[in-house]
Order: sequence, then structure tokens, then C-alpha cells
Amino acid sequence: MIKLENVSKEYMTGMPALNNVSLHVRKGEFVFVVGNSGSGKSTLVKLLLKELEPTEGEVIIDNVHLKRLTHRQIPKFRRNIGVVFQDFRLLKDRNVYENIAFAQRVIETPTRYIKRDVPAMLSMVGLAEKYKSFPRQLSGGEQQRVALARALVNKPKILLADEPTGNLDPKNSWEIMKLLEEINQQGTTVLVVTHNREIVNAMKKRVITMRKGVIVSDEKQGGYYDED
Ligand SMILES: Nc1ncnc2c1ncn2[C@@H]1O[C@H](COP(=O)(O)OP(=O)(O)OP(=O)(O)O)[C@@H](O)[C@H]1O
Repeated sequence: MIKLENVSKEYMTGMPALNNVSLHVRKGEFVFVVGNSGSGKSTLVKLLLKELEPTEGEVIIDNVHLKRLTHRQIPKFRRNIGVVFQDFRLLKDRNVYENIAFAQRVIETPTRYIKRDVPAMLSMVGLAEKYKSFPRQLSGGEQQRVALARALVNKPKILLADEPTGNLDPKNSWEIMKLLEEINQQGTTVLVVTHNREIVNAMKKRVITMRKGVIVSDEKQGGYYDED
């Protein structure tokens, strides 16, 4: 589902942010990506979304060679990938319902489907009653759950989560992780970038550890061992 073949990425600085990385994540897997600040995790996420081009190598998502995609094809390609970030990135002037519906409106989903899908997503993340609230009226954990509902409403094949618990306390972090696990169990391939050592060690999932632009370990039921 996600394949990197000998991928390198150099920014203008000359030091490679990723150095000859090869990686294969199969359909339905749950993977953590861990590593020190500056090890290349965000660069990896940006390459998967085609927000960046590799300097060398190939990125292949769901059998699509990203380098062959034209500009016009990028938005449609990105619909296959739901994304959540540390800072939630909700629309502040729209309520919860509209934040989720927005993701469907941009791809011109008929209103009857929006009316069906948004409440279903809100129930899944446990926020059915908060559909009229604005982001400022929600806790961090609730905001992240709305962001997750938005990322998933168009049924992407892959969910990328870049530090999804970075702004959350331990209880809310666990709730988000459990939701990610549930989403994975329903078939979505999930890749989570995180610094949350306790969660990584408890979840017993595949763990890819990066250091200075290379993968230094890749373990099936791994832990988070590197210094931070
Ligand atoms: N736009 C950029 N221009 C130049 N160098 C960059 C750019 N973005 C990242 N880098 C460099 O590339 C390397 C990898 O950065 P990256 O953001 O991928 O690391 P990271 O593992 O995501 O770090 P963090 O955990 O702090 O988010 C770092 O040395 C960083 O300074």
C-alpha cells in the first residue's frame, strides 16, 4: 500500500533529510514511525502526500507512482489519504458538523450523503451530541476527534497521523490511539508519527525508528528505544 524505494530527500542545505530509505507498509497494517527531532519523519509524511518530491528514488502508494502524477491528478490522489496533525487544523468559524461536512463538500458529495455520513462519523468518535459546537468550545481531545472524523469521512485507504497526541494529556492521548486502532481494525492502513514513548511501548505494533534520515530499526511488535 505504501512503498518507498531507495528514497532520498535533500533540501537546499545539502544534508539529506532522508538518505536512501526503502520501506513497505502493507494494506491493513498499523505502523508507528519514531525518532529524534530532525530524523526525517515529517519529510517522510510530506513525500507520501506528494507535498515534496524526492531527490532520488520512488514513492508508490496503492500502486500509483507519485512521480507520474500530474498536478491535476494530485487532489484526487490525496483523497485516498486522510491526515491528522498535532494542531488539529479545524476551521475555527465553523461548527463541528460543518468542519466534517466541508471535507465532503469540496469533492461535491451530494447533501443526502453528507447528512448520512457526518452523524455516523460523529458517533464513531463519540461526539454525536456536540455537532453544533465550535472548535473553541471543545477540549483538545475532542478537537482531535473531530479532526479524525473529518480525515475519515471520505473513506480513505490510508490514515496518516503526524504527532496526533502531541497536544493532548495522557487520557486523551490514549482515547485517540484506541480510535486509531479501531479504524485500523476496520481495514484502514494507519501510519502514526509520534514521540509518545509510553503509547508506542504499550501498543505492540510495528515500529520504524529513524535516525538522521535512515531507518535504523523496523520491528514487528516493537518499542521506542531511541533517546529523545
Ligand atoms: N524546508 C526545509 N528546508 C531545509 N531543511 C529542512 C526543511 N525541512 C526539514 N529540514 C531538515 O531536514 C531534516 C529532517 O527534518 P524533519 O522535519 O523531517 O524531521 P522530523 O523527524 O519530522 O523532526 P520533528 O520530530 O522535530 O518534527 C532536519 O535536519 C531538518 O532541519
